[in-house]
Amino acid sequence: MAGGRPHAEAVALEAAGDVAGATVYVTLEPCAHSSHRGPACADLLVEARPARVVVGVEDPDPRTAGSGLARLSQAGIRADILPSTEARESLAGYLARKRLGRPHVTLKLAMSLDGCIALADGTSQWVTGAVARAHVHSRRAKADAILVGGGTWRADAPRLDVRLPGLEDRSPERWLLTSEPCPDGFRAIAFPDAVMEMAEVQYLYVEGGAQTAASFLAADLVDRLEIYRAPVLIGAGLRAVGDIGLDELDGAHGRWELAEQAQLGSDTFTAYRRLR
Ligand SMILES: NC(=O)C1=CN([C@@H]2O[C@H](COP(=O)(O)OP(=O)(O)OC[C@H]3O[C@@H](n4cnc5c(N)ncnc54)[C@H](OP(=O)(O)O)[C@@H]3O)[C@@H](O)[C@H]2O)C=CC1
Ligand SMILES: Nc1c(N[C@@H]2O[C@H](COP(=O)(O)O)[C@@H](O)[C@H]2O)[nH]c(=O)[nH]c1=O
Repeated sequence: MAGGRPHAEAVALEAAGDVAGATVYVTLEPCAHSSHRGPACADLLVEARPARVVVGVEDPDPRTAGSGLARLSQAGIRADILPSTEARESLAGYLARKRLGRPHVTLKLAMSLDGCIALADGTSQWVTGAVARAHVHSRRAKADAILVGGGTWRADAPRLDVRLPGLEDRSPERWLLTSEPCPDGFRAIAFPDAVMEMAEVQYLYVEGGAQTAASFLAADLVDRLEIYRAPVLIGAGLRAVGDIGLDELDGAHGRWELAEQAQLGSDTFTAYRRLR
């Protein structure tokens, strides 16, 4: 559901009818603040009288943090946090905005077995196959904004839209990291301040190239890495990630954990989440 009101609790309680005595499961701690658009979700739940509310993630919003749960407990409703990776993942954009003050950033790279995203002359279409590229479009559809560097724009003149039947209207806003004049249909963005300022963006999808990937990684602005790997060798090509200023291996360990894996035609898809 899109942000704003009504919150999910209001909709779910309306749909469920009588929940007296039941156990209610929610991803995010029910909010404790009302707005002109509706009452606090904790108050709605108190009124609905479930026996128990199970929460996946405590709300980092200072208006709610802990007080949503407290309000339920005070009303005699058992309220527990059952930490859940799935709940956290489903709220990744909201949590990044609240905790880090910026969008949740996914860096996607489509590379060869030996870690190249293009030939040395810049040719990159295509490294991965049709199934993996369709998967990329499904990922684009989940983003609020998509970003590439000026080098990618000059090499590929990419469309960066969603071309999956039925999802065409889910194309994200297109942003370009460049000091050059911006082409029509794109918004120029300065690094890194503008990334932090994208107040209306919860999910940012960065599609390369190598220098842009390095800029985001060096600034520790990547929360999720999505790597598509094709069974091809390129050799002396363009390495997927430019210089990230790493000077000792110890600093490279313990930063990423496996989040998801899939086989997509002859290519593999592996996603990693940044440990913070
Ligand atoms: N296989 C794949 O997944 C992909 C392959 N590619 C390939 O990669 C190649 C392009 O990669 P690459 O040459 O590394 O270029 P990039 O696409 O990373 O663009 C580099 C440009 O982005 C801007 N930029 C990047 N970082 C910063 C920063 N920190 N501050 C300000 N501006 C910044 C600058 O733009 P400017 O110079 O305009 O000011 C810079 O010249 C192409 O061959 C393309 O086909 C690209 C994307 C994905
Ligand atoms: N070469 C390459 C990718 N390249 C990325 O896709 C962009 C092109 O998008 P579009 O114009 O919308 O089709 C291109 O500029 C680059 O960011 N992606 C992949 O999934 N696999 C690939 O092999």
